[in-house]
Amino acid sequence: MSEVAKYTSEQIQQHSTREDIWIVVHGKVYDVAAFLDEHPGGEEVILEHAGIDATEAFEDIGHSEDAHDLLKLKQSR
Ligand code: HEM
Repeated sequence: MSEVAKYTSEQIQQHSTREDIWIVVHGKVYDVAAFLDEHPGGEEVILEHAGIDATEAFEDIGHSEDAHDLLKLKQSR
């Protein structure tokens, strides 16, 4: 069973405010509330993907290997 199957998309969508924000990247759910301020690409793009699957956006902007490593280090839910 993939990680994301632990949650329904409805449950993930509940977490879509700046104080309580989850995003899905590559089948994993990340709680990114604390990361909003730290994201080098700004908070706006993260907020736009609040509570949804951001995999395509994450890959489309061409994040560096460092960014991919950072994502892997992040604890998923
Ligand atoms: C938890 C997920 C994410 C992590 C860990 C992350 C990490 C990073 C890092 C480390 C950078 C600095 C540049 C680089 O190393 O590539 C960056 C830049 C950026 N990110 Fe993210 N990011 C995440 C999610 C997203 C999402 C969902 C978007 C939506 C489009 C996004 C859009 C951008 C943009 C536009 C930049 C600026 C690129 C530039 O200045 O060239 N990121 N991100």
